[in-house]
Amino acid sequence: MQEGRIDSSDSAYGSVVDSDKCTYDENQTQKTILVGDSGVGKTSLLVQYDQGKFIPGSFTSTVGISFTNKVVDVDNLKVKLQIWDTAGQERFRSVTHAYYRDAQALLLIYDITNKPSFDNIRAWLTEIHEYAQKDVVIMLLGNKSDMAAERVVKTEEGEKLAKECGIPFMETSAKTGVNIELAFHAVAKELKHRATQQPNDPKFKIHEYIDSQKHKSGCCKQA
Ligand SMILES: Nc1nc2c(ncn2[C@@H]2O[C@H](COP(=O)(O)OP(=O)(O)OP(=O)(O)O)[C@@H](O)[C@H]2O)c(=O)[nH]1
Repeated sequence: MQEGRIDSSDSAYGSVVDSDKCTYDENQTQKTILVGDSGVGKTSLLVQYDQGKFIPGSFTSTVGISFTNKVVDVDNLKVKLQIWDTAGQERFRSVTHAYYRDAQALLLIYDITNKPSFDNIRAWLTEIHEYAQKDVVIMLLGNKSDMAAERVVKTEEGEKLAKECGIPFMETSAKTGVNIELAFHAVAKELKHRATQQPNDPKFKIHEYIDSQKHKSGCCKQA
């Protein structure tokens, strides 16, 4: 794991395929940004994915932005995700917008126990469409799926919104770890396919991949 903060100078995001040799550059970072309202669990998701742990208790809001590097094995290739944890608070919004432009992927997160965080997803998508690249990979995550008793956003509501917006969706728990690996793996797989796709190759379908993996792991049962 490697971590960095806002002053990171890593901003070279070009093609990851050498078009002459058709080789994949495993050192190329794929910038992936976690966005969503304050308190939805962005930092907790990243800590769970990176360190396999959940720190319960007091909630300290992220200030600014920081990143963690993770290498994901996809079909015998290494995909280097540089995962940026942003501050959900409104006052940091202009800082995080500046980072959208170079992002290859955005994980858009709401909290299933917090209706406003779900209602704000459309506003987040408007911002993403305004500031990010047109072909950025976007995934919707409904976090805190372990908190069944406090749930106020139904799974079907998340599915419906994601379908309307044409983006993949799953529910996660930073506490139990459910679907966290799958979310990042699916993003890495999509990015790897985009980078290595040859004209006659079958297109990778991220929605179908997620559905097949969810069914394998029985993900949708409440934790
Ligand atoms: N039960 C449960 N609690 C969670 C989960 N994810 C996060 N939390 C709790 O929710 C609170 C907020 O989590 P954070 O990860 O700090 O939220 P954030 O989105 O990074 O917040 P900002 O930094 O303000 O944008 C903390 O108290 C976490 O312990 C989860 O999946 N399940």
